Amino acid sequence: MSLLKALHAQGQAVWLDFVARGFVEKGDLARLVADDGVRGVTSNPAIFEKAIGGSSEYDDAIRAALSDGDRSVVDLYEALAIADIQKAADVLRPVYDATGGADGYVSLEVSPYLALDTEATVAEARRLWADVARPNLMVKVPGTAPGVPAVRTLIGEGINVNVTLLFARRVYEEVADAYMAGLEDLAAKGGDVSKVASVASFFVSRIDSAVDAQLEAKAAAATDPAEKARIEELLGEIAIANAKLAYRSYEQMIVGARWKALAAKGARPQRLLWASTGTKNKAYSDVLYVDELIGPDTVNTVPPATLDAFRDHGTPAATLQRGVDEAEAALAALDRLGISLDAVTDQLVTEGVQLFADAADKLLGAVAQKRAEVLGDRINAQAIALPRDLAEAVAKETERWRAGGLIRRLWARDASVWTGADEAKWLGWLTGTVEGRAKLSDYQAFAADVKASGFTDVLLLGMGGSSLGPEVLAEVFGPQPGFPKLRILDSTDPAQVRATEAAVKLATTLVIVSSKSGSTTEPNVMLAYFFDRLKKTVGDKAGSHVVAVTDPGSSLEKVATRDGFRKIFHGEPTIGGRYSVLSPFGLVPAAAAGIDVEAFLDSADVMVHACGPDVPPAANPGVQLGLVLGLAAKAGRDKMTMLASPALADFGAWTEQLVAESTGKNGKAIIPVDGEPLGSVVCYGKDRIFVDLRLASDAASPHDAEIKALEHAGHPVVRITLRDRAAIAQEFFRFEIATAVAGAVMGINPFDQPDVEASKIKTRELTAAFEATGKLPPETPVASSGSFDVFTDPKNAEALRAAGAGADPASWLKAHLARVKPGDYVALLAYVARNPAHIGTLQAMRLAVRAHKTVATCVGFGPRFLHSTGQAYKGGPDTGVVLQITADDHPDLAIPGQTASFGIVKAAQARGDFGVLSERGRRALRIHIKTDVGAGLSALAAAVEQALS
Ligand SMILES: O=C(CO)[C@@H](O)[C@H](O)[C@H](O)[C@H](O)COP(=O)(O)O
Ligand SMILES: O=C[C@H](O)COP(=O)(O)O
Repeated sequence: MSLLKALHAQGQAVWLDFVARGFVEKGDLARLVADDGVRGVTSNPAIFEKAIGGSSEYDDAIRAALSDGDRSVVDLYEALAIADIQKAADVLRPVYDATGGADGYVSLEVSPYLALDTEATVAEARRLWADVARPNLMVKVPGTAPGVPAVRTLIGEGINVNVTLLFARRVYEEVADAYMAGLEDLAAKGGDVSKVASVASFFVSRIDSAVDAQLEAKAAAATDPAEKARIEELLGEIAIANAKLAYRSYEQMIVGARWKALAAKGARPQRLLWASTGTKNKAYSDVLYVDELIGPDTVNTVPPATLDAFRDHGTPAATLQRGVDEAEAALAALDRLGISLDAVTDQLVTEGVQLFADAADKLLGAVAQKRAEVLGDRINAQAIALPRDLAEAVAKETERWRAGGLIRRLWARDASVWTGADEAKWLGWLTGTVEGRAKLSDYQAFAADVKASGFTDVLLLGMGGSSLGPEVLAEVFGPQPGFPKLRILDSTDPAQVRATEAAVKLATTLVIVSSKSGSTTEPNVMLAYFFDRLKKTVGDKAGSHVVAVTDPGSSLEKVATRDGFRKIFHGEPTIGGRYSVLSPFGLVPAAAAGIDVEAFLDSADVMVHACGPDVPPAANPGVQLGLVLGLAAKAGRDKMTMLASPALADFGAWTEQLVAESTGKNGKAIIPVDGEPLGSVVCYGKDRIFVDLRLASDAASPHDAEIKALEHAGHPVVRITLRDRAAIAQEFFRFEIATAVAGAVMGINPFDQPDVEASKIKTRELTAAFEATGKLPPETPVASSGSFDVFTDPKNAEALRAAGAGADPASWLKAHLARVKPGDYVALLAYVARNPAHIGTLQAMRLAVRAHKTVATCVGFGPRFLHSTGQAYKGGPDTGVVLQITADDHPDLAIPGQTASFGIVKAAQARGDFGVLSERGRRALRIHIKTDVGAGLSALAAAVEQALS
């Protein structure tokens, strides 16, 4: 007979502390059950980590699970673990049946991340119990302070529990009490207590490892040989002594009246299960923690090597009830030496939780890796090349994020990840795709309605978060067959408003007015204008040509109701504008333009899953990107330079807002540099980080050599590859997570925009003055020519005069640009129509600046950039050198129902913005074009070139 079977004769059940797919499937477990009388199985995160992470046994199952769609990493893991546990439970089912439920159990542990959360532990245990759906399952719950009440609740519901991570007898006694209380609860509800089983897993060898280390230190310090010998006598004794005394507690409990009352109802005792019984110290017998702990009504769960060793040379004699007095004496001696067993066991619980969390991190990281491999190009690739210093900083921060569970805390909406302000209120975007799916049929019905109604154009009026995402969708997806063409208007420039009007057929245009707050000036004046035009074109049907997207209860909603808009879609108040593209603010225009919303959400979810709370930082692409961006910024590489395949070029403008508005505050910022043509290494200072977004079909881009050269020159480079345009959906989420993470690294609140407000206030003051007086407050140029007036504030004027600025605008430009130094950026902020000709001239201007100054250059069109990069220019570090460009609007354009025209609103916006820059002491100069705008811009470009040379 197997020596292991002989243990059973002593009243002890041997369980196996191991599980793995092949091991169960190939019949190895069944053989141990048959040949060695193994009567149960335990698993834990470390065991699954070895099984799943350390082998390719599960790869086919992962492939199969992903064949019909994507799944989150934790779902994938759980499906694998649950299948293994079910299979093992089925192998042990005959033991369970034959023993009438006394034995034949398999344990599955709740997530170690929940070890300190009673409610979450209970909820997860219930879910696992239901999902595994085997009567011989034991759900493992840690015996932490929050775990103990969970034990009572679960037992009270008739769920079998293995209470794990027990080291201290005091805690074991609390657990035994919780078990009895749970049974009492169950009985009180009329439940059958005989159907519930539990074990209390008392960890053994880890105690010796911890105590022996202290004993050895004391022995080494002892000068008296007798004292030294007394200390050494305790080596390898304490864990077993502690276990024996725990067993004595069990024996006392079992004879008490309380237990007897439960036993009379058929309750089974909660057996002590010896865990951590593999020998760690090679100097000890490899069966030490089996031989010494054999006694009635106990379980020993042993790892395979210990099982083999005991089968070979174990001694199946009753030992547990022997030497109890000596055990007491050993513990007393330990105490006299000043070693606190309580302190050791407390520490072991903390470490035990952390060790299982570490194992879970490793395990989930491995599953994430396998998922990514199976998904192949279904998930956009991200390759990060960093100089050594930055790579080391990222590795260190990655570990800090892992050990601190920071990505889980981020997803749990814990504001302390950032500044502890109101961040938790702004994290609705994390689950935006879930809500999107819930409303999928609304979007689909809306798309069908738009299609059936024969609209030729969809014109979206909105700013910043309400316009930049839809613009990416319009440009990247392009027109969809059978659907109207989506256009965006995010300007108060009269020429641009007119050009947009001319580009659409109003009679067949659907206007989407998007404003979260409903109170933003631009969408309101644009709506006033187009609603008036619609009324003139389609009369009473104007309302049926307009759809509003706005937060519930906004003033825009009231207007929409009053004017009988075709539809009102509500935004989610916990999603800020720049994080809203995967919410109705992106999905409504997407649906109207015929983009398949379901496919769009599916694609986005691939990245949502990849960046989930369950994906450890090292394997989490959003976290990695965020750490890189945040740490690069902290190290002075704060100019995030966006490069993109032509088809994806518009994504940069969306990223600009997200990153600049989120991180640009409190004197800190990641300054996005979008649309700056790629140059050779000599064009760049040491303040850059490059992000290259490209379509797989552009893999052999002519830019490759330049990008490689940048990498070799020590610039950080992030390469992101999309298999097709539709995969852009993933990038929205990747960058949202990355921005949130970068904000945490930088110690700012990435969800507010304090400095945007400041210029809005100034603009309102100016427009109020206009309403009252019929003109904007007068201003005096510091210099003038036939083509330009130059304006600035007194402080800038003084500095520039001191640097040589005189009567001629060119001298002001020269003095202003002479202030640019390495590490600065130059922002060309033009309040003119955003059209190809103007873009071309501004691009030439920025390239001249870069060529002469080797600094980053930004181009923004007002008022659009005010809702985007404007936050960082005002709230970020004082490294910006701003050239504001304004022009007279000939002809201007009236806003129906208002005194101020579009031109006046725009002028007030420019002056409001400049006022805040001045207040913040920024280097800012305004050039006002007095001639035709296009010609004036070209003349300015020439003047800039000259000022630089
Ligand atoms: O199920 C249990 C205990 O309930 C076991 O799997 C338990 O977790 C293991 O015995 C221990 O984690 C192993 O500990 P160790 O050998 O790594 O010290
Ligand atoms: O990014 C947001 C813009 O400032 C526009 O805000 P809104 O959607 O409330 O109009």
